[in-house]
Amino acid sequence: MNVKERGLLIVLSGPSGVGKGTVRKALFSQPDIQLQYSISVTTRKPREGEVDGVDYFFKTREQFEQMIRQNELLEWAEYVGNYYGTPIEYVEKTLQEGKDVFLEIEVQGAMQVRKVFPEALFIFLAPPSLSELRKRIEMRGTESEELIRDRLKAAKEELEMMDAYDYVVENDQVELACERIKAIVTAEHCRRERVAQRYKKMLEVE
Ligand SMILES: Nc1ncnc2c1ncn2[C@@H]1O[C@H](COP(=O)(O)OP(=O)(O)OP(=O)(O)O)[C@@H](O)[C@H]1O
Ligand SMILES: Nc1nc2c(ncn2[C@@H]2O[C@H](COP(=O)(O)O)[C@@H](O)[C@H]2O)c(=O)[nH]1
Repeated sequence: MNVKERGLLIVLSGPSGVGKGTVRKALFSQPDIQLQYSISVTTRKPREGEVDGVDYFFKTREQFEQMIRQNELLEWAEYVGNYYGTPIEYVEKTLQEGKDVFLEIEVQGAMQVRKVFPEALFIFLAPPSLSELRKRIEMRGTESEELIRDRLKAAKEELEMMDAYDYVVENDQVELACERIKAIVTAEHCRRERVAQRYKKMLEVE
């Protein structure tokens, strides 16, 4: 299978509370979207309403560390006291089938993915402002005061990494952020198609 036939790997990062999950769910609810979501593994406790195997695969630290040792993760990171990681088997299999895979992960993990899949598309979701970010994470009401403080501290470091991404999308309004991401993905598909056509023509000439 050549590079063109493989699916596209899309990585969405951004600080906690910016709206990654909200935007991803809105994106996936659109009928013209053909993306496969890679469910992550975490040692974080489930939030109310979160379902194992849907939102995350919830594991103990021992189970997670075993997955690391057995090279079952494409990337992993310790973020604000918990492990998070991407099972590699699902990503590889789905890309091989020619389907696009969508990862929603924090920045340390995204930088690891870049080393393995430099051809992936890296999108950073940015808040309109730090005060709006704080408001969103507080309004969500899923974290304690202390954890909100830790996540906001991590957010400042994450925001410094946005230049390392191919695109920065502002999440001022969910619908607009979705449209921007869709336009970026469509443009990337067109670019890959043009490269593949050029390569094909080159081979025909030889
Ligand atoms: N464009 C937006 N305008 C206003 N509120 C928003 C917007 N996008 C998301 N939110 C709200 O912000 C809160 C955080 O959103 P969400 O949980 O999707 O963030 P996240 O980036 O996935 O966070 P985490 O990384 O902590 O999982 C939610 O209450 C959500 O409804
Ligand atoms: N490096 C990875 N980061 C991940 C993964 N799955 C989710 N995340 C990110 O962790 C933080 C916190 O998530 P939360 O659900 O506890 O709010 C957030 O930035 C997620 O995007 C992963 O597999 N690898």
